[in-house]
Amino acid sequence: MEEEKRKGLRVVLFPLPLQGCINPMLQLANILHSRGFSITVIHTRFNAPRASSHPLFTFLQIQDGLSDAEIRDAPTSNVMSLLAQINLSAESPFLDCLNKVLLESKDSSEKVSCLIDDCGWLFTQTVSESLKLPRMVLCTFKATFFNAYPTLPLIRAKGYIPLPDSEAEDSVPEFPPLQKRDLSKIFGEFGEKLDPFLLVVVETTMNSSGIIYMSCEELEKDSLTLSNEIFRVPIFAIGPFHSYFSAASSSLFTQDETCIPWLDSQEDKSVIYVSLGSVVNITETEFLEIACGLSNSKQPFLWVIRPGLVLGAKWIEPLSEGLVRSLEEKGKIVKWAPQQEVLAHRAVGGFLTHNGWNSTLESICEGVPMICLPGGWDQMLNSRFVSDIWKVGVHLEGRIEKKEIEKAVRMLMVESEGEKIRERMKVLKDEVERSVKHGGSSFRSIETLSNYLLSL
Ligand SMILES: Cc1cn([C@H]2C[C@H](O)[C@@H](COP(=O)(O)OP(=O)(O)O[C@H]3O[C@H](CO)[C@@H](O)[C@H](O)[C@H]3O)O2)c(=O)[nH]c1=O
Ligand SMILES: C[C@@H](CO)CCNc1ncnc2nc[nH]c12
Repeated sequence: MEEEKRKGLRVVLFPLPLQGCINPMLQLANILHSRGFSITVIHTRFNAPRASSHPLFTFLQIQDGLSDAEIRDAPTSNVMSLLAQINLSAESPFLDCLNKVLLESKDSSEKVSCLIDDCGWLFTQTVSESLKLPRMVLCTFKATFFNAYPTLPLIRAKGYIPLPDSEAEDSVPEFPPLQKRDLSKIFGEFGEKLDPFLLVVVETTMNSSGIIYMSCEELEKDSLTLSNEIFRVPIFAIGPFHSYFSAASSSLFTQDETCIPWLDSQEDKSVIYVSLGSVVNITETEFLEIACGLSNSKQPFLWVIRPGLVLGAKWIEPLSEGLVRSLEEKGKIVKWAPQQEVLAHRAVGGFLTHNGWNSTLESICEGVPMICLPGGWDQMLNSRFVSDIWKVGVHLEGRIEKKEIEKAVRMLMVESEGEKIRERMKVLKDEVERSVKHGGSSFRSIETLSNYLLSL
């Protein structure tokens, strides 16, 4: 009966054009499709998802206002400026496109149930209200971070920056378990310019029909309850669904599949996987420190160096020939990895990560302990949870120095101190796994969400 009713019901999805936002949106698409919903994905030209990898969905492209040159330079641009710019120019193309979808649905027997879009879009609530279409918000951050949106401007204005050394490790009273030293990196160079954006996101989310999180009660029950109190809309935590619908199918770049046979030749839990996600940049000096640290650790490593990662360099040319040779003795360097497959491989025993929310979840799902090297924004908070709350990783505390990296790798992978961390990760993995199994918290949320979408 329920399945019958869902036939003829379409959901329109609109991801923010970042790899870390496209993956969870397409996972949601798969979940809803498996429940009988038809899917239309509206997307910008910039970072357009590959339609051919998802033959069951309809893809519609809109203009985003970026020039060819801006798209070419995107890997080294500040992500916040880029998003702010797209938010200015994509509104009217989006309105036109969504309007067309609705007109077409009137001519067919298929009703459009709602729009589901990323919490980083600023204009979608206004657009959907003008078209009388309910809107749901997909938050691709940990709920604890999104809950702080209303207070972030106040925290910054309180002036914890600049910060005396003696207070660096104090926790931020309004925002535990964040430490005061994390704050300057959250805001980055954008600083107070972010305030108006945060305000719009909070207001429009409060006017929406609900929030969907790629998270689960096992990871943050209290934050999810709090989220409902703060935004006063229904909350659905439906993740992490990585083991059912892999993020690999929504990859924007070609995955280097030679990673897998290379991992096959390594011993169990011996390899440290190193990746800083799709938007973080590092300086040449930091790059060389990481290279030497990995080399000196004597552990085998698989290192994703995406073109544009190192500021001022095309790819790995800052490494001397000699260093490349010594790196290749123990390690493998690729431009883009099949990350989930890598984390699931028996040879991988640790993940040096920037703690983007997707990477953090994928690591937990595969039970891989972490070394935290957050670059900014929500990563500062995710890394505190990993190291201080769940205690399933070690925090580098921003010390991108070869000695520190070597020490952290050996501590996590070889020494007895790492044993406790590995044990706790096993427990956390099992708990989180239960959430998406039949009867688990996320499994039940998906059921509630499907019924809710039918009622809109
Ligand atoms: C570098 C690399 C990445 N990936 C995949 C793994 C993840 O699913 C995805 C990256 O997502 P994240 O780990 O969240 O990281 P990132 O791209 O930085 O994501 C952005 O969006 C995230 C969600 O809003 C935020 O939590 C991050 O702070 C933000 O920077 O790309 C691969 O499959 N292969 C790769 O080689
Ligand atoms: C300037 C505002 C406009 O909504 C973007 C902040 N949003 C974000 N900023 C940085 N990294 C992100 N990863 C996903 N969303 C992100």
